Amino acid sequence: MLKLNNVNFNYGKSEILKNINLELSKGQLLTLVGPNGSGKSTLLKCINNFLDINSGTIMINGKNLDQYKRQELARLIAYVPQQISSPFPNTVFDTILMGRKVYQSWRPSHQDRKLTAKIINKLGLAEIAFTKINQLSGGQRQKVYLGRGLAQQAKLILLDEPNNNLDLKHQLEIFNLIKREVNQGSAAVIIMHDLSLASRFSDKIVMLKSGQVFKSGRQEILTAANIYAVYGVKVSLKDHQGFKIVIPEKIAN
Ligand SMILES: Nc1ncnc2c1ncn2[C@@H]1O[C@H](COP(=O)(O)OP(=O)(O)OP(=O)(O)O)[C@@H](O)[C@H]1O
Repeated sequence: MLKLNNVNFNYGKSEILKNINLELSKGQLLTLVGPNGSGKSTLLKCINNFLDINSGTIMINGKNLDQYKRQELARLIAYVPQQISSPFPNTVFDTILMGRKVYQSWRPSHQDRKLTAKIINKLGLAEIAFTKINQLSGGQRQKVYLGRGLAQQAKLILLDEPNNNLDLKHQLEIFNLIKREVNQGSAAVIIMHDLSLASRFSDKIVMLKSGQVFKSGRQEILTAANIYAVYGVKVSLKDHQGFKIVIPEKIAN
């Protein structure tokens, strides 16, 4: 579904992404991890075609990104950034309905409204469906943006720290929801800082360090040595029901 080959990206003269190779199949959830500033969000923006790469290729379903029409890409990819600011805040319902815009010619159909209501229920947002999003807590807003992404019914879902601001229960809810979407035939690339959650939910993990892929693979790459090399933090790892729990112990001197 998604294949990156030797992708390089510069901001001006600064090399940000260097020779990134990555592959993701339908039905898989890939997590991007790495320290602050290692290039995770930049990589997601390149995949979403927000940023033009300097060299290499990004292919979706065997076709180069630049061979797609804008609207085709908008239907294929749902991108949920870390923060969305809107000078004219809409209600929760209208914000999620906006996700359907890629399919609308003039006005939202009955089907679009029905799907929006379904997503609102799934996300547990029914009670605040007609509240303006600037009156919501950070966590509630995070769920609304995820809802807007889900409303697109895209085949590739890109999420930049979707568990930001969410309490434990809502983090689990959100990841279970994303996992269900992926199991139903889409694929997701998710930026995450919580390595234990990454271990629990990912089919693939890509560890970035200074704009390069340091390691990629299944949760086996979450070793104390790799984590120390990437983050400069000593950790202990515990196996729990088939996934790993990462406990930070000490920062490198
Ligand atoms: N618009 C920009 N112009 C110039 N440099 C930028 C811009 N946006 C990001 N950068 C730089 O690119 C590098 C990678 O940033 P990026 O946001 O991709 O990192 P990240 O891994 O997502 O970080 P975080 O975990 O803190 O969100 C950083 O050095 C950052 O300063």
